[in-house]
Amino acid sequence: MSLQISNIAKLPTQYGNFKIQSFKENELEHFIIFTEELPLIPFIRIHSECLTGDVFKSIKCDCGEQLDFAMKKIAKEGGMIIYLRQEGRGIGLFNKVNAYAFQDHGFNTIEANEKLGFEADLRKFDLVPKILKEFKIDKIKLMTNNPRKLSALEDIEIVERIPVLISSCEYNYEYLKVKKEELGHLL
Ligand SMILES: Nc1nc2c(ncn2[C@@H]2O[C@H](COP(=O)(O)OP(=O)(O)OP(=O)(O)O)[C@@H](O)[C@H]2O)c(=O)[nH]1
Ligand SMILES: [Zn+2]
Repeated sequence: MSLQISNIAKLPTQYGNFKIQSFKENELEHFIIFTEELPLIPFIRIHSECLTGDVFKSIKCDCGEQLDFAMKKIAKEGGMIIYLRQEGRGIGLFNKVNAYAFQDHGFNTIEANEKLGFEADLRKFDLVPKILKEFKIDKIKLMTNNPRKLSALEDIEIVERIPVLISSCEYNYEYLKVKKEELGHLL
């Protein structure tokens, strides 16, 4: 794996001032945003790309609201968002749209992936410990409901898990139910 690391730049946002740095792994341009002050045990959000939710405010999933929640909390308390460009749990945007089309016909989020020949979740988190080590961070407060993220971070101690709970609505109800019942999310 080739990993290129960019310089660090300022990134003022509506929620507060952050800094940004990009980590280019082969063709995937991941990035982190982090606060100037990083506490000894910082709040960390590992967020996989969801263009529809994060940017276009889709309420079919909880991603956009989770990102908002994390940015607000981290701007206030200090920490880092690690934004991984593994859209659609790793199948990419084109395939996610096809999966959504299957969901429009009654298949759930896992079944739709499987209809397209993909496993439910193809994501990897091995870049995360590498990034944290760059910042000499070995203890974190992890903002997640996903048990896979809790067990994927080698050599990093998760001192506390902060739930990122988004209220359900008619459009995300089934999605959250499948996350809880079939993917084991702590909801
Ligand atoms: N294939 C597929 N991907 C989806 C669907 N809905 C959301 N996603 C993707 O699911 C991923 C969610 O990422 P995260 O919010 O970081 O993680 P999470 O697994 O929800 O766990 P949390 O840390 O608790 O939020 C993103 O890559 C989304 O694009 C879907 O219906 N199908
Ligand atoms: Zn989403």
